[in-house]
Amino acid sequence: MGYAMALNLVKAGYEVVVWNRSPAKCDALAAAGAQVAATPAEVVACCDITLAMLSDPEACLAVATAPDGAAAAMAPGKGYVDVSTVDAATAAAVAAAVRSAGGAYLEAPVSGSKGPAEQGQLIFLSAGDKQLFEAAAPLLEVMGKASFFLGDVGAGANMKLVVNMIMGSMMASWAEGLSLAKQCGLQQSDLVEVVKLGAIACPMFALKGPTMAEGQYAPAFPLKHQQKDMRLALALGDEMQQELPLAAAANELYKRARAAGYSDSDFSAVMEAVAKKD
Ligand SMILES: NC(=O)C1=CN([C@@H]2O[C@H](COP(=O)(O)OP(=O)(O)OC[C@H]3O[C@@H](n4cnc5c(N)ncnc54)[C@H](OP(=O)(O)O)[C@@H]3O)[C@@H](O)[C@H]2O)C=CC1
Ligand SMILES: O=CC(=O)O
Repeated sequence: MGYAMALNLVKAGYEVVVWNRSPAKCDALAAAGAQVAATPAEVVACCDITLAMLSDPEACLAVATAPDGAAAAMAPGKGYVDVSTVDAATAAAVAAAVRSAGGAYLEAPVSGSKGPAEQGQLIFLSAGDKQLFEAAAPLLEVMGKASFFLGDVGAGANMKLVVNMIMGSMMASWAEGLSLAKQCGLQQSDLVEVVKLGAIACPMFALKGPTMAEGQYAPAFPLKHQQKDMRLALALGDEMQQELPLAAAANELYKRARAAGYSDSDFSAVMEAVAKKD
């Protein structure tokens, strides 16, 4: 995700400085014109606005707060926009680290996968410092098709978790439907066509159905990240005393798929947790 988003900024003519824990992954961006930094702090030192796209809460905290992390070089006039999918507590901890160094903080997790990231069609779910949201708007416009400002720190994280909890349950349900169709002798391709025409038509079903029917799960949204989002959404449900029985059941399927070795496959590989073995 970070690669596609940074590449779009380079193509739009911005001076982009990149850092990644595994440095080789910066090579293609360097070839496209980006400058490569040695640490997150070096990125922040060079830039007015720093974007972070990282896997999970642990990664976000590490990159923000390590001795050579982003907060170490934060200063008044600089902004930190964390576009990773994390929980509100992590967003608050990163915001505190950035703000205590005088910087501004915006969380802006994205809805939309690898394709929308490449096409500049992401949806940003932002919260935090409104002035930074406004300052970063031209960048978000390059990378996305819509940007929401949802309020104080945590609101963007919570919105993203609600959205991805729904998506995870829908994908698990779609996997069950495709599997049941096959077991009763129906063509899965017919199910895809029928659903496409009716009231439960859904771009995700149309996009993923044909590849799921073939047992192909080339990663766009890695299954380990979907399971992380289910886990974080369920924790949010506990905190809010909101029952989430469907999401809890779906989470067990994602955990089963992870245990079966599908962590780095696309999240549609949840199919393997429900498909009856021949
Ligand atoms: N893929 C998708 O379709 C979408 C993903 N998201 C969310 O975006 C985020 C990124 O997703 P995606 O790009 O697919 O994930 P990837 O797993 O491809 O990339 C994760 C990135 O995090 C880095 N990272 C992980 N742990 C650490 C750490 N401890 N310290 C420093 N860097 C670390 C990785 O570095 P390294 O290269 O060294 O491993 C890598 O750059 C996730 O939160 C995900 O839920 C949101 C919308 C869509
Ligand atoms: O977080 C994943 C997505 O597709 O959105």
